[in-house]
Amino acid sequence: MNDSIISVKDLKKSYGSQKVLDGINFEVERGQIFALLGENGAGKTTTIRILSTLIRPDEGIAMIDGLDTYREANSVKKRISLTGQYATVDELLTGEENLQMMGRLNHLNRSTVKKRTATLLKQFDLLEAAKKQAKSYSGGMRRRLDIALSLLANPKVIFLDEPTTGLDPRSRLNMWILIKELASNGITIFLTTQYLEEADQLADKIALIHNGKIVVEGTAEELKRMIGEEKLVLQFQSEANLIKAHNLLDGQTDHESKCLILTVKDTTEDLRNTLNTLHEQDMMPIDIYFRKPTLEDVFMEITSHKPEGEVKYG
Ligand SMILES: Nc1ncnc2c1ncn2[C@@H]1O[C@H](COP(=O)(O)OP(=O)(O)OP(=O)(O)O)[C@@H](O)[C@H]1O
Repeated sequence: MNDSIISVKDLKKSYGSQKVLDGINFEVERGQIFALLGENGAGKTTTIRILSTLIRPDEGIAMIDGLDTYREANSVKKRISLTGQYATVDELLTGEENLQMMGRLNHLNRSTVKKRTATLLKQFDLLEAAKKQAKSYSGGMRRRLDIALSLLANPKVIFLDEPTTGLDPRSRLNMWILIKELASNGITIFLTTQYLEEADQLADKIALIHNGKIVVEGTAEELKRMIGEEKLVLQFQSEANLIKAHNLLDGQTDHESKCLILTVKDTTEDLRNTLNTLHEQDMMPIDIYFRKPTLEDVFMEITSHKPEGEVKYG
């Protein structure tokens, strides 16, 4: 049953005295969309760089398709593609020429390049722009061309490091559709993103890296279940009241919306107790509602509250 294409065991990497990866472990199954999440500087890009053979780990093993990413780097390179930062897009060439050039770099024969270029231009909605220089492309078009280029050599695994950062909402939605299509064609997607909703929408499996370790791992639903059934949201008029309420009731604060977010078990009982406590202090919220937990709640709870090691695997 278990058909892992990526397997990471006790991976460690430090820069000087800074331990970035302190023994991380995870598996990704063939055809899955896997999202690695973590705060800025948590070690996501470092993990991708090890998996894509760009740097070597200090300890541990990273395998792709049964091959060691360090010892068998050349064979691994043939099975993967790394996108992002438009490193592969030549601004002065047209979209079509970019694809043709990448085909030649990958030693594909002329007729294969022609066929693959036509298919990819269509699949990535770049037919109209095919004969225009890439420097005239919008952010979304460049991102699509970048991914199309990475697919020319038929990789088994593609690494998407923040594929929708900087895209407008419509382009982001289009990119999500594209990523799902790639996965449904059997390509394994390794994704990092700063948008938790993106991981929620796309990922079959999510892992959260914190303090150099994978602290939780599972489907979006499993992760959300770990932190309770319902959230009670209390919105306050002023920052001062939000802080006062936080001191009284604990929970997570969202300072932008002046909301206090509480995890509740018995909804009616919790609501009554909460309102009584606030009433006694004469500081009623301006809005109150229940909502389901989000990945953001999971992220906040784990990265801001719990000491290292307190959260168990999902
Ligand atoms: N070549 C390097 N030399 C020294 N320190 C490095 C190097 N590469 C990364 N780091 C440090 O390692 C830590 C992890 O970086 P990494 O880029 O993996 O984080 P990340 O999770 O991808 O963050 P972000 O979301 O900001 O991209 C950071 O503190 C970074 O400054």
